[in-house]
Amino acid sequence: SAAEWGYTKRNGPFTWAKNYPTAAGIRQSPVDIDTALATSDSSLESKPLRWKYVPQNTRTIVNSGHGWRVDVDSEGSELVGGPLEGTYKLQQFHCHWGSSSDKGSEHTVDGQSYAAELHLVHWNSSKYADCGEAADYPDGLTVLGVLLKVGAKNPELQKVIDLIPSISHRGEKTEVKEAIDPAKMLPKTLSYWTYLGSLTVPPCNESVTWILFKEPVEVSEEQLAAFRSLRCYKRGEECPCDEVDGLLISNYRPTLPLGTRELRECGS
Ligand SMILES: CC[C@H](C)CCC(=O)Nc1ccc(S(N)(=O)=O)cc1
Ligand SMILES: [Zn+2]
Repeated sequence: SAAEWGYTKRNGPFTWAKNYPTAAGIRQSPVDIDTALATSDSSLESKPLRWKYVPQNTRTIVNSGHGWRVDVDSEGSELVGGPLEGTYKLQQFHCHWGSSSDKGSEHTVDGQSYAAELHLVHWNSSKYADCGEAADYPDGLTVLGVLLKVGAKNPELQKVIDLIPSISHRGEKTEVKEAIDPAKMLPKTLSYWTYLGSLTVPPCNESVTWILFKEPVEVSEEQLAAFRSLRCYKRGEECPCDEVDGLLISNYRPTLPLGTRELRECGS
């Protein structure tokens, strides 16, 4: 529908609050990470972040119209420790990028953008029955964010990129035959910043504990170009968005004020 949110002038981030009032809230994401504001926290250091993923549980990849998303079977996965109470399970992972590699990440660090940002979305399985329910509670979700910078080809992400031609249009989805290991897309050093925020797309629920790794991971220009080849409209329909022939060339939300929220860090 025309009212469908997106990333163009007509339906982009500055229009979202019209249909999704939470988007104008005080606990929104992404934010600029002002590293001088970050406080190191001994309680974070004492509970190392730990995760377990089951590569065989990656099920399908879909073109949501706002990007690609790999849906996984949450069973067998877990994320614990750091700022988290209880156990979180992996639900899906996806990415945000820009029309050129000088921008595209959602979080920025001391005002610097990266070429893209990978999000691993988890829900609190200690307290809630599923992701949808968890999304309605302040401690319901946790997203691991990985900053992507231009460099070497990323072999694990290449497994996603190989599937992009079969989900070129909105709504198309395909089975993920070759197991993709989300753990292999994480940086070597596990230092991170953490703060309380939101989903970065509508309905922008303020239910996310953000954990953003400090160390960027490399991805090649060709891989970023593949992301931008996705289309935001359905096959057979004309392009509703006024983006150049409906290519999803940019799908990141500009940063929102951190306000009075605490920004903590773990590791140097
Ligand atoms: C999990 C229940 C959820 C309502 C189902 C739909 C969903 O997953 N939305 C979603 C998840 C993560 C982000 S982000 N970009 O990582 O902040 C944005 C939107
Ligand atoms: Zn995201």
